[in-house]
Amino acid sequence: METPTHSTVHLSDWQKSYFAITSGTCTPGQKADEYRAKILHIQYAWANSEISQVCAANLFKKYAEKYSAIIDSDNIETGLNNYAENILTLAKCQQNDSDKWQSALTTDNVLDLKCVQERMQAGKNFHSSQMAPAAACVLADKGVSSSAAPGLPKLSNLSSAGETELCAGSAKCASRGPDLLEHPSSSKSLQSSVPPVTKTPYMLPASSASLNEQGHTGFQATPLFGSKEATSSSSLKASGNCRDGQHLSASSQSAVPAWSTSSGKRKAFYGLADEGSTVIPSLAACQASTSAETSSSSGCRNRNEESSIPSFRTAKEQLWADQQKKSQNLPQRAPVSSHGGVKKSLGAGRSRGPFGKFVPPVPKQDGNENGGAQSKPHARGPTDPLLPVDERLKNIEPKMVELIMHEIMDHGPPVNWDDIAGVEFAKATIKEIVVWPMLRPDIFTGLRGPPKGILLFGPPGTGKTLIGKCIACQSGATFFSISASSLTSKWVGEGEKMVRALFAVARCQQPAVIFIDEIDSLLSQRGDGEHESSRRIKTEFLVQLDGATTSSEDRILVVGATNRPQEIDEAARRRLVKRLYIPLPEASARKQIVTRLMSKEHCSLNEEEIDLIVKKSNGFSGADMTQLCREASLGPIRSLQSTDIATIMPEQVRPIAFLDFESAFRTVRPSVSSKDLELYETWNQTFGCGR
Ligand SMILES: Nc1ncnc2c1ncn2[C@@H]1O[C@H](COP(=O)(O)OP(=O)(O)OP(=O)(O)O)[C@@H](O)[C@H]1O
Repeated sequence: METPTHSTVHLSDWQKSYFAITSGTCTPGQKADEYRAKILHIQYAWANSEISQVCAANLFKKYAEKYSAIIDSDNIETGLNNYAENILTLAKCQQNDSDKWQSALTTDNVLDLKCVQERMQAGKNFHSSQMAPAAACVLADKGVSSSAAPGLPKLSNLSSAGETELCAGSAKCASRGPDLLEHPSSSKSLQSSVPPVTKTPYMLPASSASLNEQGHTGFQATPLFGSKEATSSSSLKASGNCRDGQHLSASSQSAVPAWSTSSGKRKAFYGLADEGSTVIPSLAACQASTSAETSSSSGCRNRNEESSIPSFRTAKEQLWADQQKKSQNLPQRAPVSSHGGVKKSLGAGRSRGPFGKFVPPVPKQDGNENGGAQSKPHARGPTDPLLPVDERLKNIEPKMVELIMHEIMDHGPPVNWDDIAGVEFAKATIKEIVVWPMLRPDIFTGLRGPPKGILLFGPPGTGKTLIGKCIACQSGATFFSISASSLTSKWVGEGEKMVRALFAVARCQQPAVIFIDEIDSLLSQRGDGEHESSRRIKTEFLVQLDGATTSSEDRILVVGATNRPQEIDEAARRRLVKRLYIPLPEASARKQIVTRLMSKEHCSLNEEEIDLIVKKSNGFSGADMTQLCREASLGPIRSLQSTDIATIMPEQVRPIAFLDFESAFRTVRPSVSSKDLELYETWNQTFGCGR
């Protein structure tokens, strides 16, 4: 078959299609298709050294802009009702006032969103009403229309059998294809969520179902390189048309375009996003081809080359793979980076992998501290009888282990010492007596051994929880965080078992930090009125704490936090050997909090104004300071007219100014009374370990 010279032969096609786009007769969908085809064509031309990189970049930019102008437009006449905005709005709505908020909007669930489904359906309806049946047949297979491939072989170049099958394939996927492929906005979402399919006009892209499926499963199901199963019966047999970058499988299973000789270059063209591809190279079509044409064989010739191309990995998979690599290189637990190091948490610390379900702690094997599950990303769940279970978990209900994993493991970002303003003495003490010993148990032996329990006490909102988490992050320990009151109320009747399970799991996950907030409610002085179940929980806790204390090999630290240290009974107090007062932040710490928070915002405060804010906020806790800044940050929004809020660009919102803080001071008050402060001071002088 004759190979057209792309840059010359079809120049007129390019011009024709350009005229069609600009003539105003095309629907937005057709325009988008044309632009997309042009982008692909530019890519192809560059990959084949027909145009220079600069030229390709310029053209690419130009058409990418035109393309996105259509798909981003909400105008039903000229745009394609992109749903992205709605998704963003949705995502924003989920944002609560926690600065640790992370969007629940993931690529896995975005397509399940109702509004997305509705939008895609609306887009599909709109398109089918706009398109002529013949065009629909072609467009349904996306990116490949006779006009959409200017300068490149048209569909008419295919064998008639191929054409028939193409249309059959189109019809087959028309019902679902538009969801992801027909609707440009959805293809945009795919591009952001799934690395772009390296579509050249020669290829038929994967069907939406296959893309979608691949996006969820890590794309591992595609048979590779000439496997006969790679092409289903519905595949287009591209006999005589197999060329570089050409694959005509319409199989919803694999739909895998082959890489061209310039695949490496093409990857570079897509930059980051195309490291590997959503689609796995398949040369099945080439194998099927009996053509002796050079162009055809060139596609097959590259099989070996292509087999060295790494198959696509999602970011999640890549991250997991990197972690695996790292952990393989490390003889011991990963040391701590300046940013909190490896955030370990129950389950997560066992590297479940991107697909795996929860993997319970398992015995260490061959000195591999991470346990056997580390190397088993697909290991079975805790209830699996085949899974080796740590002796220490033998009597623990698997359900409890799962509960600990879901309810007690910490999901937040790592915490650095710099994230905690002030409390220098407590920080220094903790580093010395806890973090270093946990990092270097070989040096901190005997008398230097770390305490097994410490108590952080002080007014609410002063950073006790932050410190607990920071200890875990900085010492590379697994962090378990639980509120004592939830032990007594949430797991009614099960609190005692929960305590036992928690310590058992922590022992399997050493080093571990068990942070118990409101520890006073667990360890309050025993009284006649004490509920039987509370008594049992407390007893169990003390037994476990003693267990952790007496076993010299265990590297478990219990960090208790309380606002009511005076309520902790003597026996418990004795076990929490280091009792550190975490006071209200001093002026310098308050300044640090304001400066840090405002540095992330558009703000016009000068040094003097910050000093004034610090002065006015005397008596504020760290949490109060955060709340003050939050309140002030709303000032610029409140000064807008409500009508403007809908339309204003983010950069048009005025910076946060001192007057916003003045208003904020009217509503945010210190949450700690001076009477309470006196109590803390007194208790600190009596039982505290501070200076
Ligand atoms: N020292 C601090 N430095 C920076 N931010 C702080 C500090 N203290 C408190 N904050 C802010 O207040 C929030 C609450 O802090 P945290 O939960 O650690 O306080 P807490 O002492 O554990 O409170 P509670 O006793 O009520 O549990 C933090 O997320 C942080 O935003």
